[in-house]
Amino acid sequence: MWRNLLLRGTTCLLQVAAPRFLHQRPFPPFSCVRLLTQRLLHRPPQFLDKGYFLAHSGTRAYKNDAKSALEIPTTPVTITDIKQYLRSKEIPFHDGHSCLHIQSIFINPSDRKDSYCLFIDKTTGQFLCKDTMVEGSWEDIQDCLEVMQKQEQDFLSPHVLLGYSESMEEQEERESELREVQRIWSSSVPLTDVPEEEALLVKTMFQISKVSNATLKKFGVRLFKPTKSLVFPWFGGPDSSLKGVKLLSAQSTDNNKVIYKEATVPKCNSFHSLFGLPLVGRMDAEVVLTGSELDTLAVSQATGLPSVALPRGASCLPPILLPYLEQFKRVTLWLGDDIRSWEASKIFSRKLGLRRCSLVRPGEYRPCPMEALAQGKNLGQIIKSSIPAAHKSIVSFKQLREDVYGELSNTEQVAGVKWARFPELNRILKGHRKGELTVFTGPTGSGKTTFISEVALDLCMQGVNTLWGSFEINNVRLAKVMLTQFAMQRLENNLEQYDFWADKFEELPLYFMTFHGQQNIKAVLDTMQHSVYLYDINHVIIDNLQFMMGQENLAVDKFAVQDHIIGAFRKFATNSSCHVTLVIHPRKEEDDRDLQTASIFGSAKASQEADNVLILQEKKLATCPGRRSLQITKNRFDGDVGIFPLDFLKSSLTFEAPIQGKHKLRKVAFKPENEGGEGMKVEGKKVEVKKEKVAKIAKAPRTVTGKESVQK
Ligand SMILES: Nc1ncnc2c1ncn2[C@@H]1O[C@H](COP(=O)(O)OP(=O)(O)OP(=O)(O)O)[C@@H](O)[C@H]1O
Repeated sequence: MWRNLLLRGTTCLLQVAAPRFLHQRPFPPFSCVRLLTQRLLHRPPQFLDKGYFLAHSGTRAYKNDAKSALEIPTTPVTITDIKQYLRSKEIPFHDGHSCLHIQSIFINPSDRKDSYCLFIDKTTGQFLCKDTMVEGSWEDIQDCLEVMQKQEQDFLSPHVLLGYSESMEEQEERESELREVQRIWSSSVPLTDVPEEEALLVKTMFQISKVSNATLKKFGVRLFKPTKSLVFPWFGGPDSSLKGVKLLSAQSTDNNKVIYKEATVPKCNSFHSLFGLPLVGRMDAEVVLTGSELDTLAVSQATGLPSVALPRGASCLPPILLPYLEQFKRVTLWLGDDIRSWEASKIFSRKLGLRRCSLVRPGEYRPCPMEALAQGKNLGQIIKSSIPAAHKSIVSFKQLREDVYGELSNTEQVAGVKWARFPELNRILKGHRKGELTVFTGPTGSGKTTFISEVALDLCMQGVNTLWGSFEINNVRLAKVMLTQFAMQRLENNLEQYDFWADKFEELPLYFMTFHGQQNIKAVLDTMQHSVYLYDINHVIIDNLQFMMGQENLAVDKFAVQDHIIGAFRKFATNSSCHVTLVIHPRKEEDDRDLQTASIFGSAKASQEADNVLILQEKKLATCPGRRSLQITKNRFDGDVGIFPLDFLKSSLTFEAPIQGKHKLRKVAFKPENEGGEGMKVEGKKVEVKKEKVAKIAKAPRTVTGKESVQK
């Protein structure tokens, strides 16, 4: 009785502060709960939430998924801290590739099969015991070790970290997902049992004609007839039980290409399958990591090498999977055939440990594995020709020439992800690229947050993993704006549609920092760093920079502080291959003048740091009060700059270009303002344009010629 009471008292704390902990039962022993509680009380709030705690409507509560929320320590743990701590407790460890391995403290020493089966992530300190599936944070394992020491025990029950009972809703959801997994699996048939003619049709549809029945059988691939989908099982846990399924459907396009669509149960956020893992032997030292289940089939069949597929392809490598890859001395990453996969393989190899990784560079002779199999290429040879991920600080052109060639022959992909809703941005900026810093400004209340929210949402909907740092407006309000933009309608008046849109929105790779108000730049950067590691974040939006200024020493010149902060974000963007969009309030605002680059920055140095500078210009017209213009005054990628008008649709909080013909995009040659103002070329001649006139000229339909000024 006292235990339950005590537990009830601690539950909400645990729920908030240690969500990863909370999956098991029965309840923890008293001393452990006490220790945990003490520590948790001193823990900072979480800084990140998965982006689906949506606006509530009167009677509904927020849905805040505690299980996928993330804990970030105030002072990030380092590998040295972890090692020092383990040594101080006299715990022997093996120094692995991405984790430290220790003996499981949740198994009786006499029952330990693989003695070093508890993995501590070197970057985050998160741990996973592979034999009991107990997982938790670095603080959690320290708590456990303290308890063990105090009670002079040589192991703890795997249930020691339990204590949180799921809500009815969560429990129902989990159980219904499990039932769904079982239902799909049992009502699908092994592909090898399908009548030959039908199997042939399926293989043709999925373009896997060269995959043998033996391979399909080995990997347990099935066919779910109602949707004509291939079913790939996820077997996991110490008992290798069925944890989930991935359904893959194929549709051919007019130009004979196949578009694959996939769905997972459970949902992709908790679908942590490494397809092919059960077939890997304990002693295997080499693996080929692919971006899809089909590619793993191809590699395995053609080379006989162990191969596993990442659950979400090149979009992320969740650190929770790293322990399963620790046994390999050599990891070949062959994630796909485009630049995005190539970039992802470079980023993932940092997590896996550069020295053991080699990468298959996409190219004409190196398509993705399944295509290579279909074309009769020698997959073993392609794997052998992969290049080591570790690179020296000084390289010669010889080492760079393939990279340069890759960039030249894939200009579209190199230009980045294209916006679906903003073709004008594509025309000027060409795309959204990793590792860049975009500075975005506009007058107070002009709609900066609303606009940048849609710009980021557009990218996120195309798979750009996004992290929002909204310090001014709270996350619920921001998520409400984004959901309205996503649904393209006000859901206030259509509440019956709320769940439909919320379910879809939930699937987006979207995260929010839970900071609010003034913040310390270091805490924000640490959180960003952490999220890049955990969620492979490609785009961080900081709204806005002024909320970091308050914490810095303002005795120093304000603009020097601003420069310093912009410099820090610049460094982060480059080092983490992550795009950072920084919203900045303009320095000066005069009602009758348009803003210019100099309105934002304190010094020329700061304007140097940004790759792109975007200004939301607000010209209040009696005829179109909501109309804004977006001016791009800097574009380091190819120098094109320009301005185009945007109409605001209040009903969906979205922006769109006014009807074509009336207002056309105008492009001007890039010339930094500090080199003579808004230089631009019209009909081949350079003309000086006063700021006040830029918007007017932009709106006038006119022919502009010259390389940088071709009208589209
Ligand atoms: N073009 C527009 N016309 C009219 N209203 C708009 C327009 N764009 C945004 N709004 C509305 O104006 C309000 C303020 O918008 P938002 O918060 O995006 O501005 P902001 O520039 O980020 O503000 P701040 O300067 O305070 O950061 C919101 O209610 C939004 O819906």
